[in-house]
Amino acid sequence: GSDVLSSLLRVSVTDSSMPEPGAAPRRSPQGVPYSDLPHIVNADGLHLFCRYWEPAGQPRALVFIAHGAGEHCGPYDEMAQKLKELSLLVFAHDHVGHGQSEGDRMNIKDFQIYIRDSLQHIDLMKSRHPDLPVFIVGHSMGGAISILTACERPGDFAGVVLIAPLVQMNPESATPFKVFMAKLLNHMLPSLTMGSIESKWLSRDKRQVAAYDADELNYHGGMRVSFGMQLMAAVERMEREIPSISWPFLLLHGDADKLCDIRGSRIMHDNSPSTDKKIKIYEGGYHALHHDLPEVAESVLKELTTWITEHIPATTSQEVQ
Ligand SMILES: O=C1N[C@]2(CO1)C[C@H](C(=O)N1CCC(COc3ccc(F)cc3Cl)CC1)C2
Repeated sequence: GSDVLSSLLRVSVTDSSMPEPGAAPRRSPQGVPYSDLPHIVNADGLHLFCRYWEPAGQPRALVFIAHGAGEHCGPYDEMAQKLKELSLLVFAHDHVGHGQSEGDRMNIKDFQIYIRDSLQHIDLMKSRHPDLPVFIVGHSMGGAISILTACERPGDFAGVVLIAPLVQMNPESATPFKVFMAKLLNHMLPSLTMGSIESKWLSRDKRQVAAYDADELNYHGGMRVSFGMQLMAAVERMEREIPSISWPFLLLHGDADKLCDIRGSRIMHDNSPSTDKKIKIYEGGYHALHHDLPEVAESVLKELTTWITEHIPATTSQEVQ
């Protein structure tokens, strides 16, 4: 019918060609030369925009923040400032294809690229601060990146904080028929776009939804089938990894979350062998809890900062002093 035709017409041919080496200075998608921006260059030669929140004195721990699909690391500034005030050194980057980083908008050839780049940034910061414990904070798809990153280095992290992580798909969007169609379409038209993230489900705070909609560093286009397939593959990987999760984690999830089903967090909490795990459910909470109603956002910051500081191992030098 006409809707199939219209959806076919919406096919956007994506081209992630890379500029010739030795050409003009590499610029961010917003046109800023990377020589003027804090950045790292990933294993594929793509420039990733970075943010750092460094405390004045000697930092007590490193905290890596992994943002979610379609957003960037800017909206974590308030959270990062709070952690910096507690003498934690916070760092983050915009994942490939997001915000001020290079790469095809909200698309990825392999979800593993997000994990590989996160480990590259974490290893860089650990080389600068070799004795500090390392934490990861991840939201939504960034939660999936955090979980799979910690699974690759099970002994490396003092703790992982997950805010409404993507662990399981929303059952409405993952009916067998829809999954079958996504797989079929992925072979035929991987660049075909499905619906986009409905911002009204992000938060009950209308100002936060408006800020998200107005933020030009967010990707507001439709989700490509190929990207959805990568998310599904990440969900399947996590399902296999949960029985081996033994590192400390804190889960925060709203029970009115329509974007990432709370069942995923319950399954992770109930089925992981970790002996240091905590789940806190926010009644009525929407997806982006850290940007939900003020009392929820405040509670999330308090829970997260308290849990992290309680999980900083006491160093012998401190005990001696
Ligand atoms: O404050 C915030 N939070 C954000 C935006 O701004 C929400 C966004 C984020 O990461 N997700 C929300 C959407 C969800 C869709 O999931 C799928 C879709 C198709 C598919 F085939 C398989 C899956 Cl799993 C992925 C996770 C980050």
